[in-house]
Amino acid sequence: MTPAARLSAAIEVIEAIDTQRVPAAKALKEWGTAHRFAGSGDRAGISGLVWDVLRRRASSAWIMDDDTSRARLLGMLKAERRMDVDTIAALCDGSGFAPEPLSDSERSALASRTVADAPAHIAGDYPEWLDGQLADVFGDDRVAEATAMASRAPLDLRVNTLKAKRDKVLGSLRHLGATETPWSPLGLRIDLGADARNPGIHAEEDFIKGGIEVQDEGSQLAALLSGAKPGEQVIDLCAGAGGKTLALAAMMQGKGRLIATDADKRQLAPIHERLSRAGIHNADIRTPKGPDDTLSDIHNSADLVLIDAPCTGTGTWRRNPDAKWRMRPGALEVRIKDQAEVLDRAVALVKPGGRIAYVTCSVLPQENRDQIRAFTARQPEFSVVPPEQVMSVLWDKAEDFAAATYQSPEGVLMTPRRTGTDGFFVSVMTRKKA
Ligand SMILES: C[S@@+](CC[C@H](N)C(=O)[O-])C[C@H]1O[C@@H](n2cnc3c(N)ncnc32)[C@H](O)[C@@H]1O
Repeated sequence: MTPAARLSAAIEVIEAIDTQRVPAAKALKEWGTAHRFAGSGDRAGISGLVWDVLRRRASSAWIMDDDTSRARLLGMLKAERRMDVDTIAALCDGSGFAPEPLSDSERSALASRTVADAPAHIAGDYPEWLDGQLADVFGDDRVAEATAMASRAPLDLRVNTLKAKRDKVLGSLRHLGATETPWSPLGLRIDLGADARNPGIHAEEDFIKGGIEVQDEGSQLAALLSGAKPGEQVIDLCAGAGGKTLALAAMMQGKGRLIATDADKRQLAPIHERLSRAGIHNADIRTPKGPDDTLSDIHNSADLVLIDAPCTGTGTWRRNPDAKWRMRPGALEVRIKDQAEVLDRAVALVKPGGRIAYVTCSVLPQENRDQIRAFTARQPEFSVVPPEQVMSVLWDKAEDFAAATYQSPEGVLMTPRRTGTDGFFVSVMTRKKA
């Protein structure tokens, strides 16, 4: 397919997403099934265009003063791909499978309109109802922060130190352009361009042998900031598929006891295979069975309870631009209730002098600061560990990392703009010694 034909295909997919209200991944898959002639490069190119339109949905429509699928694609080419009007016109010449030629009004919009005078939620491409919350946490920087949250994310890997060394893996993944991540001592990064194909990490020997896992650097750092140590008893209360469990196990170097559970047993399903591939032998997976408390035998015993809380995932918008536009206030309310519940559940598990590490992949203050304030008010036995002390686990990187993050008396916030990671909030709280 020509680059121009890919544009036409992307317009078709965006139209399907809008009119049939299907998730983007499904619409792309259906397009692929109906157009079997398209090669993997074409599919990757079309996916890249569609995801970029979703990332820039509001600003692209503003630039074009029109929110049709075609208008948003054209606006995105200017806003995201930085194409000038003549380059766009050369692609859209109506020949073969190319989009129709630009109209006079499209030309003029592409040549002159910008988001300089657009409201913050349009310029930053986020749902209007979240403007108050983003203003609360980022103030006048919210457009810049949200714009970074709308950018493309790299593929990050965590080297599993139980099985591999970062230097060695770096060498063996050079053919994929891997580099070291700036903050995590365990991280590798593969930057993906607009038309990048899936680098096929799951087929790499390092992956098959358990030497690497796919994990955003922010998620790696959230686990590191929990400060899990060899010999401790650690409970991963919202373990899900086990991303943090694997990171905690590596920090514990196979020493101590790691218990992982989740309210939803289906989320835990992949964890067994992942633990075995990673060579982890000190983890005990507690699958919930009915309403009984699966952790009743280990009350008051944990040195650390990690709560990788259910959240809105606003910090991962750059990986899920589709979800950003589907998010509704009702979903935020449900998450806030779940978070308070899981925080309260952790209280009975922590031993005196032990700690809770509360993590979200959200930047919203209601899920972060406000949750911690409400929790410490409900549970006065717990107090927040000062963020600089929490970040000291990063040793020589601690000072620069502290300067890059947002800090509050409640915790540390990473963002794509400030730390180049997904958005993650981490708060560590200790329980008074008896
Ligand atoms: C952010 S996800 C966990 C991701 C996982 N830790 C990882 O790193 O791959 C949040 C998890 O919390 C679980 N959850 C929700 N409410 C819970 C509760 N009250 N107690 C325990 N887990 C809960 C959800 O089922 C979901 O798997």
